[in-house]
Amino acid sequence: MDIHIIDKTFVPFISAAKINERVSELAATINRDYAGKKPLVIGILNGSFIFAADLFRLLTIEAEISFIKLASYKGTSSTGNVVTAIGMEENLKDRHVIIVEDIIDTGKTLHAFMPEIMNRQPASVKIATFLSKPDALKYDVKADYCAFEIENKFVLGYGMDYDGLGRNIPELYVLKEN
Ligand SMILES: O=P(O)(O)OC[C@H]1O[C@H](OP(=O)(O)OP(=O)(O)O)[C@H](O)[C@@H]1O
Ligand code: HPA
Repeated sequence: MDIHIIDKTFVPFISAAKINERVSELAATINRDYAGKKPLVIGILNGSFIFAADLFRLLTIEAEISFIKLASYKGTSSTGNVVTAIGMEENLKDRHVIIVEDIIDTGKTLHAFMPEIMNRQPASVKIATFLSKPDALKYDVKADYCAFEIENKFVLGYGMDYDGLGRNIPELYVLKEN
């Protein structure tokens, strides 16, 4: 069934069952890759909170989780590309860090944020993202774990919003083309 939010219509794209299947596969891989390493999972708010929770719940290894919110640099002046992490209290030194995102679109967010992580001298850093849009990528950012690579279309649900709405939809929807 289509979903209408404000002025836009969204159509079903990826089912909850398919999402669950892929998130389970990623979790199984991470369980293998990080056994004995006690990784620190860092979710980037807001969009990642659903994916991070689902993925983390499926980790059977010893692991910690924390969330950070990046002070928005989008929509500020073109020079204003300073990223301030709110909530980065953890000591990352010598930790195995897994950054969790809902989506890598242009790559701008992670490109700006990764230096802040590297400055804290973690033992390793990998990126897990629910979605990536290879055709939209403008920055040199590559996910190590990605549930779905999708076309360059606006999506909604599973944590992702349109104007603040739709994050609670359990499946993924895509903007309907006219
Ligand atoms: O690769 P990019 O082009 O940077 O786009 C991806 C980012 O955009 C969204 O965040 P947004 O800033 O919309 O905040 P939100 O997570 O609170 O929705 C999403 O959660 C990613 O963090
Ligand atoms: O396609 C998208 N949908 C919702 N939020 C987003 N943030 C970056 N890309 C998207």
